[in-house]
Amino acid sequence: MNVDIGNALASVASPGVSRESLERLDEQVAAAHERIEAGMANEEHGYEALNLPQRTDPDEIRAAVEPVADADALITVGIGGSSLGAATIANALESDTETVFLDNVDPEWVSSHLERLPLQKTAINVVSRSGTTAETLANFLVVREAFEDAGVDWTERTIVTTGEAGPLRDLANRHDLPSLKVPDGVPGRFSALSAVGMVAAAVCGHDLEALLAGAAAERETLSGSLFDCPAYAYGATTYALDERGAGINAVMPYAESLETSAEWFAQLWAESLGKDDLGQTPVRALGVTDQHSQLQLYRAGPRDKLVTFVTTQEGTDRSIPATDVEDLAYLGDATLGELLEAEFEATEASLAAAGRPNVRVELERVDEYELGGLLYGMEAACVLAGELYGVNTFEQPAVEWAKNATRGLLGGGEFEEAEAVADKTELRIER
Ligand SMILES: O=P(O)(O)OC[C@H]1O[C@](O)(CO)[C@@H](O)[C@@H]1O
Repeated sequence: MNVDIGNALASVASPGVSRESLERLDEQVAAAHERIEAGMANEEHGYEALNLPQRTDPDEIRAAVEPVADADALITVGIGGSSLGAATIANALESDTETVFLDNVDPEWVSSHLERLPLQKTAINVVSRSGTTAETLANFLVVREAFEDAGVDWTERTIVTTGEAGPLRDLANRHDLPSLKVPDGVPGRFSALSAVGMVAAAVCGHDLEALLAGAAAERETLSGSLFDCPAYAYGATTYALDERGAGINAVMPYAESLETSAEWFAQLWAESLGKDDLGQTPVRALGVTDQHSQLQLYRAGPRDKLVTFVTTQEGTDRSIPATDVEDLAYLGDATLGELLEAEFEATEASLAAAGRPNVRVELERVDEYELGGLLYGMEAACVLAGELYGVNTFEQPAVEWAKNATRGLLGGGEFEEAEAVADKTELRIER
């Protein structure tokens, strides 16, 4: 990926960061890079994620999915990092295989998919590092029951990706299911370039080697200066802007195929950096759609936001038919791609003209190689930002409270968090 931070400079935007400030910050980037390199060399928890391009084995993944390679549809049962990386890849690339990501326990939504899909030609990809995530286990039990009710042997259609031990590992062993291991030392939100994110890609027939090659190329750009490394330039600039008041980062891909990548980024950024009362709030947006939705706030609301545009240089196009509608005749000489590009450039300039900081993240096109580079680049940007914030990038203790409360509410044990639920302060305004 390439990055253009020009519209985040203090000469353009407020908040903005001066070139001089970035040069001073580059000293911290150099120190952070040394820490990152050491963490990678020592295969330390979290930093190990940046070793995945050479750790992940595509042949092992393809061998595991071989029994269901003919699937017309794939249900991935997982949540957070155990779903969003796989969904980002699958939703970005064309495939004949329909993919469904059950990462919520909305009963109507889950049931609608199970009633609609051809279960006899559907594979199940259940993913959970811990093997104890309530939503994933609940959904897996529901999916398994639906297969049994349909007379389909789920054991012949299921792949498991999980940790060394735990309920899912036991299930895979008990039923001799094809299984893969969630790599040690890689938090879920950093695991897209492992079996966690790539089983779905393999079932869909995507080029795993190209995904990893794009990531490996991004790994090669990691250096001791933000001025030589797009990922570090992005991580350092977002950190500097947050320090200067841009506490919100709206990620706005100008491609429908990249919409899920903004959701993946939101977990990566929020769960890694939201600690010690620090962290920048990721917002999912989409171009051109949100020009008719959130752009008003981005351009004229509080000066507390950075907009991250994700753009592509090339892709398939489609002409706009000529029209005799006078005010719209200009459209008839253009293509949809030219309209999308013009709208992006206009929106980028609109924010710059209003002094609102924005950054471009540029991909050549949406393919496996470029996607691998985006995933890896944003992960490296996040690791660098975590070093600059001085937070524990790779843990997520704040998510445990609600999990304990949930278990307590469902009779899964005695949890004081569940008691607190009953103490809710109420001020109800009823219709
Ligand atoms: O892979 P698991 O263990 O099911 O965890 C799923 C997700 O839940 C979290 O642990 C947060 O609860 C995420 O960090 C993780 O990606």
